[in-house]
Amino acid sequence: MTRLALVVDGVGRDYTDKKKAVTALSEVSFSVGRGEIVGLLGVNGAGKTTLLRIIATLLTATRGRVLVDGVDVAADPKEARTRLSVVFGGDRGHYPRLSALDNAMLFGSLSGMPTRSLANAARDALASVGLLDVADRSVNTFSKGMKQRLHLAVGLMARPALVMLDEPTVGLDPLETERLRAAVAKLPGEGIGVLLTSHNLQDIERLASRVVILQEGRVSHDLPLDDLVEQSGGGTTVTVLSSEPCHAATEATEASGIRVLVSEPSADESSWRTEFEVAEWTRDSLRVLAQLWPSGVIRDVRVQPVGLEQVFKHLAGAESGASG
Ligand SMILES: Nc1ncnc2c1ncn2[C@@H]1O[C@H](COP(=O)(O)OP(=O)(O)OP(=O)(O)O)[C@@H](O)[C@H]1O
Repeated sequence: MTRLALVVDGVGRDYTDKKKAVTALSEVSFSVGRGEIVGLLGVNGAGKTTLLRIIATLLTATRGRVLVDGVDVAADPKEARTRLSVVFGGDRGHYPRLSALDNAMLFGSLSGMPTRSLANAARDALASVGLLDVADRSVNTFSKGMKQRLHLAVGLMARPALVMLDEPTVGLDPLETERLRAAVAKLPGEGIGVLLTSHNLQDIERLASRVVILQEGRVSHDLPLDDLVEQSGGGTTVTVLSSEPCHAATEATEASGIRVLVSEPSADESSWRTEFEVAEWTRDSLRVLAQLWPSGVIRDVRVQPVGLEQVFKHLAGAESGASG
């Protein structure tokens, strides 16, 4: 049986703050398979940073255990570190005057890779993040996105079982974001497990097949992305742009499972924007919606399945409501 990239088993962590015990994590359990991308989500203070630091061997757990590729991070942190790469990103962490190839080779040699295989491994790693054609350019000529992909390439030099990515697309423009995502999307094909945290929920929506949500130090959800969306009400968001406001959202619309979410002038104020949540999209839905305006005033209709962003807002709202 292949080993899991990551097993988090009943992990708890207490801090002492002004002599009072603070429980940041209690009984956290989940796993990441090799070849799987798992998104880790949580509102601020839910315990993500604490958990990532424990997995990265930077902090010890008060209870429970963490295995990276079968190695217990507390019992053998040195060995565990050879099997995981943490990509926190940012502008720092490279030798700016060296080329991308030299940077990758240098970090490969620091991780104990034999000298004769360094150049080939570095070229492979750069190729997998789309930087092979600029391998000989010095890093201080790189854009932010290229540096971020170089971080990932360097992380791949040690052939890790687990890659942890924390906010990988922060500060990147849309094109660079897409390139970074494309590089991450390749990792499962190489048998690597990925734990991805990001406040950009589109990263998680686009890349992860499973989502683990931490709430107040516990795992509140651990399930495939599609199931999460479905469990939280599923549905479809419909946005209608019209030349006149929609006045007639009535009991009949509500009875058809259609709820008005937003009704306001559009950003450029040239039209009116109404957003609806449609519980179950049927042939009838469009007919019911169309009846809300006099003929000829609808300019555009956009239909979108409910995304992770809405689901997460819904869950986070429920949590803060519950905790007062
Ligand atoms: N060194 C510390 N001493 C005391 N309490 C701490 C310490 N570090 C974290 N905590 C507390 O533990 C809880 C979890 O913190 P953590 O930073 O892990 O959350 P997070 O989900 O990463 O939040 P954020 O997204 O804001 O970083 C919080 O209540 C926090 O106040």
